[in-house]
Amino acid sequence: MESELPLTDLESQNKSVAEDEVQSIFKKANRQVTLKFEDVVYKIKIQKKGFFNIKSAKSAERMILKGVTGTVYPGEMLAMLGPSGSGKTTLLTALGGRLGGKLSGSITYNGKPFSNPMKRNTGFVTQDDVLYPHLTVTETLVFTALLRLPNTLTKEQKVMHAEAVITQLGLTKCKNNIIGGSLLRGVSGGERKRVSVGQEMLINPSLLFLDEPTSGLDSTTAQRIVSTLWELAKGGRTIVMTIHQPSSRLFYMFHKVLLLSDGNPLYFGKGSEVMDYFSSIGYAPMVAMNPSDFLLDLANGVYKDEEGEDQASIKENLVTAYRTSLADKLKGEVEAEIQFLDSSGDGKEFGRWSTTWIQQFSVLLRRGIKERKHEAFSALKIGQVLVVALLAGALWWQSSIAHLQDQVGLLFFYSGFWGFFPLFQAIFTFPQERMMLMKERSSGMYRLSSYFFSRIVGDLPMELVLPTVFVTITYWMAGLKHTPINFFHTLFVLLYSVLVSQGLGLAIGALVMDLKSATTLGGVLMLTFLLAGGYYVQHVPKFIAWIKYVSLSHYQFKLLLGSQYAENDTFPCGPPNVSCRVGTFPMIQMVGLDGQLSSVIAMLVMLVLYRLIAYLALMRVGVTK
Ligand SMILES: Nc1ncnc2c1ncn2[C@@H]1O[C@H](COP(=O)(O)OP(=O)(O)OP(=O)(O)O)[C@@H](O)[C@H]1O
Repeated sequence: MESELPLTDLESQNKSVAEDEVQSIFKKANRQVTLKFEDVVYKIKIQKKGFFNIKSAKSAERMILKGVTGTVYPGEMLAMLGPSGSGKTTLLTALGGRLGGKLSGSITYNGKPFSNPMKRNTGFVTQDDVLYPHLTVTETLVFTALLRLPNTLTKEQKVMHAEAVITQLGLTKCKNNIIGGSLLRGVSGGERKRVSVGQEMLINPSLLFLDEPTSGLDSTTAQRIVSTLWELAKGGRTIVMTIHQPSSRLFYMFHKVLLLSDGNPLYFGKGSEVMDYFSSIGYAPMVAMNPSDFLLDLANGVYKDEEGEDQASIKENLVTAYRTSLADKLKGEVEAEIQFLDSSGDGKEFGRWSTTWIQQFSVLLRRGIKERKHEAFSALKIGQVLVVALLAGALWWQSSIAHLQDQVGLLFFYSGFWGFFPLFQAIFTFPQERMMLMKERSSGMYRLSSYFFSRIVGDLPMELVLPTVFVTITYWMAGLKHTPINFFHTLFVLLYSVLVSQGLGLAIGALVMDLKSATTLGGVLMLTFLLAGGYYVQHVPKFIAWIKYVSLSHYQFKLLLGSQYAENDTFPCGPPNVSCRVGTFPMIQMVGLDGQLSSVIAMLVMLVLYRLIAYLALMRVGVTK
């Protein structure tokens, strides 16, 4: 599918400049980083579940990594091999500075612990490609460039970098195609993977981590990706990746190999020497075979020659051999001083962020609007509101104050519909973006606050346009007070309450982060608020009467009544020519027309509080695994 480029002047950029950019980005790393790790141990607590799936206080510990040691120098590419569940991703995440929890041992980058400047100099490509499906390849990379590249570059230069990455990764053919997703046809799996790699290459990282960059790809595409990575390593970068059964062609491209089995290292060293090592400890391959197949067999405890030897004892032998023949040598290497320390980039030149708050906000806002325009202007959503508006307008057609109960019912319907609708729209916001937020926040791409405000502002137009259309239709059809003042009063009350309800949805979504649970919780809460709103039950027992004070619907309903009626308005009641004061009508009396200002204040508190809760809940996302 074709789509427009985000910046129309892209095409007009000078080609020779683009070629220069390719040179400058890929030939040399900004600075070189030696990665050392020693005795890395990672444990997790497994909580046992009791009745009804409730976590019990008892917990057991499981060791995922059992003392892994190694050194990777600039210019080297390390491949981590091992059976599924052997701890490769966990180690990669730990080395990439993204693993929280019980991690012991030491991991250093040029002799120093992981730091924010190092984070910004590190690329991390996760196994699953986390990309926006409706953006094109170019849009994806340009927005990433605008967010991640420092302000020492102009906007045009940032765009040039994105273009250069597209050329280098061979994505030119599909640069205007959308990424696509599970239900949306877009670029191919290999192209998608290259876009993910490209996002990390944009920052010209000194360290690049990749989790199974070739999984699910044909061998030619896999070869192309690894060759590109090899080129990057040649430019002085340190590259670490996990990989499942590489072909022998790929295997010999890796400078170093780490073999893991149940969290134990079985080999760390040059790829070219691995077969000699295992032969030297009595495990030579019987027939000529792909080295990675042989290594995976060993890591699974499978070695055909040793009849009678069970898998557990083969693994044990290999672990013991590693400890006696390799461990000390590797530790010696880790502990040796780094001869050449490129200290030019110790981070002083890097601020905490590469771009200003306002830049982040504006790029995120533009990106969000592009990604979600199909959703915001979905015909279904607009159709839904229009149908309900016309139906309500017809049902309450030209109702008069003589039928006060009907009019009050319409106002309560306003508060119900516009309590639920924005809440359920907003609930989806953060759970849907969770993976993206984790990925981008982990690489220090932007502040949480700039993201948060861009999301809130980006959703506003549609949030406000729909209720405005709704009120405009129903208000005049239903014959509510025919004065512009009353109309605008009703409209503003409704828009105000939409913002509060949206905030509640955002808070629930961010707190629960699971769509099913969040929608259930949202439904229960809103229903409680509606029941306590003062329309359905008038004689509420004292012990539960307090509930209306936390109910959005209660304040919403009170303000809507206030937008239509004053205490001394009258309506025909009982025999002809007898009028009663509106304030004495039971439903209005119950809620009361007084306390309009305090309702506005109560809703203001909710407006701020719900968003604050959402923000605080989001702070948990995206720092560790
Ligand atoms: N947070 C966690 N909670 C529970 N188990 C975990 C956690 N993290 C890792 N594990 C377990 O640790 C083991 C190693 O996981 P890891 O993802 O590192 O393996 P892997 O070698 O990358 O596997 P694969 O090749 O299948 O991706 C697995 O058994 C996994 O279930």
